[in-house]
Amino acid sequence: MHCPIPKTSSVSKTVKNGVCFGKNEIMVYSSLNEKRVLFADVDRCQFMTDILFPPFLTIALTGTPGTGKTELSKTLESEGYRILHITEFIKNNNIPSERDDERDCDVVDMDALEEAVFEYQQQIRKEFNQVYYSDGLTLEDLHKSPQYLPVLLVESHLAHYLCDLSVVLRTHPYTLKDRLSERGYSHQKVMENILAESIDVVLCDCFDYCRRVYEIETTNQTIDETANCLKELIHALYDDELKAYEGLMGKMQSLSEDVAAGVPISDVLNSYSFEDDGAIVYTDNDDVGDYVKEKNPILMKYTPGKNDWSELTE
Ligand SMILES: Nc1ncnc2c1ncn2[C@@H]1O[C@H](COP(=O)(O)OP(=O)(O)O)[C@@H](O)[C@H]1O
Repeated sequence: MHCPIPKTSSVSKTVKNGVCFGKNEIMVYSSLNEKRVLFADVDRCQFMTDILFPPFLTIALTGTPGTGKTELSKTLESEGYRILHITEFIKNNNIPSERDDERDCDVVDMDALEEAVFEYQQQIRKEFNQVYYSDGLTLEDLHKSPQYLPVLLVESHLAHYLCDLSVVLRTHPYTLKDRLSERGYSHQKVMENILAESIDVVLCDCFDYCRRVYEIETTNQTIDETANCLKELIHALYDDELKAYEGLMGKMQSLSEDVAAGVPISDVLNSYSFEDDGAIVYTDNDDVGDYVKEKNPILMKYTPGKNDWSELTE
């Protein structure tokens, strides 16, 4: 059975969060929904919120090698969460990469990887939408089973370059040293990684690349305890993003009701603020990215900045 995914359109304008008007249609765009563009005829726009699927989030599970990304993602995968393992994905999709002998690692073509991950994510989202439709799910059902949670967890030390939400696993550098030595890494490679963990290299990168960043300290936890933290965090993050998304959709609804009631589009548009490209951008969505102002008690537990191991480098 196919779900009623709205037809795509010839309007090629891309905008951030917002709505823009083509000749015979309204285009809804939400970055919370990551580049998902939906269309509807102006005549049908009052039903627009009915035909929207819940937002589908792609969340990076990242961290210095040895912090537990593989182990934790496998634990969640065995429970039914959607996981994308980037190392396997690169091999299976023949994403080009070059060997860096000096640093003893492969350097992947990030543009090619990003494109392939985006396509994969679109496919997974479509599959989710099918399930949402055919199982007759509602928003209340989304937390009832890992398969119903519209989240793809991308596991890799590169994941935060591919997603705008990230969870960073952290481990005390001494513990990390033991784990990486046991793995048979060279002394140089161990030292390079524990130095990176001491000075928050991955975390800082996340701040450069991601809209929201959280961290989980794994050092004195069992794998099951850390897995529970990760599950708690992604469910809370989903709820929080959904709230912002619903706010956006609420505004969409009132806008479309105005249009349906016959208010000229130009008048409707005049009551909203515009960007140069004609998009209406809901500025209150911008607050979503400000983790410093985090108020959700679950998310607050995982706000970054609690680990300072920089003195170890002195
Ligand atoms: N709380 C924990 N969370 C995750 N891994 C842990 C934890 N405690 C110990 N470990 C161990 O740390 C190692 C992490 O390795 P791995 O998952 O391959 O890391 P990465 O994928 O980040 O390189 C595993 O051997 C795992 O058993």
